[in-house]
Amino acid sequence: MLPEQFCVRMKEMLGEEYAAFYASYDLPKYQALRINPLKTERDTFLLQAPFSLNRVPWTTNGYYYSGNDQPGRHPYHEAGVYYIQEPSAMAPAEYLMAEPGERILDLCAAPGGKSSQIACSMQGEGLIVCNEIHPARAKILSENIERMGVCNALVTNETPQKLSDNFREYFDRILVDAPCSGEGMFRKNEDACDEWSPENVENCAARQAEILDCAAEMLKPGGRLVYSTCTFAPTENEGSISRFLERHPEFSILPVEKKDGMMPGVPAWTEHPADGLEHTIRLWPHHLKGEGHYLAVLQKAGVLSRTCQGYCRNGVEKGINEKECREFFAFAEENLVKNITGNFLKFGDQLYRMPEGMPSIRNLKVLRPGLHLGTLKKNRFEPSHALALALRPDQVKHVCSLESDSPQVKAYLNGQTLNMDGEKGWYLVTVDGYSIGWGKLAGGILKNHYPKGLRKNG
Ligand SMILES: C[S@@+](CC[C@H](N)C(=O)[O-])C[C@H]1O[C@@H](n2cnc3c(N)ncnc32)[C@H](O)[C@@H]1O
Repeated sequence: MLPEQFCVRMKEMLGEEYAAFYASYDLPKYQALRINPLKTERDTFLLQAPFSLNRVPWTTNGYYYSGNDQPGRHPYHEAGVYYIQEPSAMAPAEYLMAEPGERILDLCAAPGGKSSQIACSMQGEGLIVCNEIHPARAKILSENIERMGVCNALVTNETPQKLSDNFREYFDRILVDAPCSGEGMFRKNEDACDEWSPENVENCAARQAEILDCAAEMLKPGGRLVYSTCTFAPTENEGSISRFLERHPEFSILPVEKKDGMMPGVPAWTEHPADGLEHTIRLWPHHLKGEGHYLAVLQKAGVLSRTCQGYCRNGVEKGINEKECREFFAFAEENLVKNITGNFLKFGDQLYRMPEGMPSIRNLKVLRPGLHLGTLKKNRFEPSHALALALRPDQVKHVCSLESDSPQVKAYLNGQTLNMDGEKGWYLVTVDGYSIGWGKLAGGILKNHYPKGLRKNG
């Protein structure tokens, strides 16, 4: 049941269109996945995918799947070959237009759909800071970053305020996928209806103002800020943007091309509309195949420069020298074909390869400072699940190659050992050529190193 006050307001906003909007609640929700180019070529995947896929028009790698398919249960999901994402939610990261080598901040990032999408555009080069304020959600974000094979992410669990105390004019682009009243998700998630109230809309707008002000400080001159929500409420959306631009005249709305079915933001829905609100974008469930979303692309005055270093409180993270990780290099020599170079960091006994120029993490709550390589043990090294998911079979010496419909895949994901012949050592376990974890072979038995917390039962 839709909240009555919500329906009254939507009727006022939409007039004649309201009937079509209301009828969209009886249509099935659209389900989609986004192919991960860090793991596969789109055309290769389209040939091998056992699902019926149709393109999401506004995203390069987005595809609708049919209600009969269950891509979340396929081993390709564990291998990070795709991310299951609501189709409209694929739009904001497209408009961020991240490029390799840049410094990007995803300020409200959990569970990580947009972070992983941004990371795909960066192709492993540069730095993406993925932040989430809630600890439990930050953990899920960090796991998704790992599953998707993202190697250049710093995952933090901070308030926007704390981050803006640490970074000034530091990022080339920032995504604020704001906590919102969630009206656009009423069809997808009925619980969202129960949590709705006009007071909550006001509270969300106030929270968005605080988050956006922090983002403004952290963006470089000339940088791009994308604000997005999954709500229809103009007190957020057009309202949040208009009030932000009043407080921050150094920002303006960037006119961007609207893609198939996207509609303009509506200046008349807010009291003091900012110039250019019609260039912001509304995604309506009765105009396109996706849920309700809003997004605005803003630019800060000035000329964007990669050489502008900005301020970051404790400088660059120095890391450790190669001698301190000799167990890792011995492991790499024995088991990898790929050379893993860069700056390394020790977090207790955990070893990471940091993203290029990673800022100091001294006073930040950090879940993942780059690519987790593994655990430094006494005179040996145990590779991490993240390393397995970041490697391709041609980058390791030993591969245990399984087919997705074989019983061994199920057994492996259940945590069972596999029988196989071969040289002793670490094996990258793959499904149709996509890595899903490690196994260690000795005496004809491949010991299972699939993380206990991820194992499937039955
Ligand atoms: C719309 S969700 C983000 C979805 C995510 N971008 C994705 O694509 O997977 C908004 C996030 O903002 C977080 N959040 C809530 N309050 C916040 C605050 N005061 N500051 C920053 N983030 C907050 C929520 O925990 C939630 O994870």
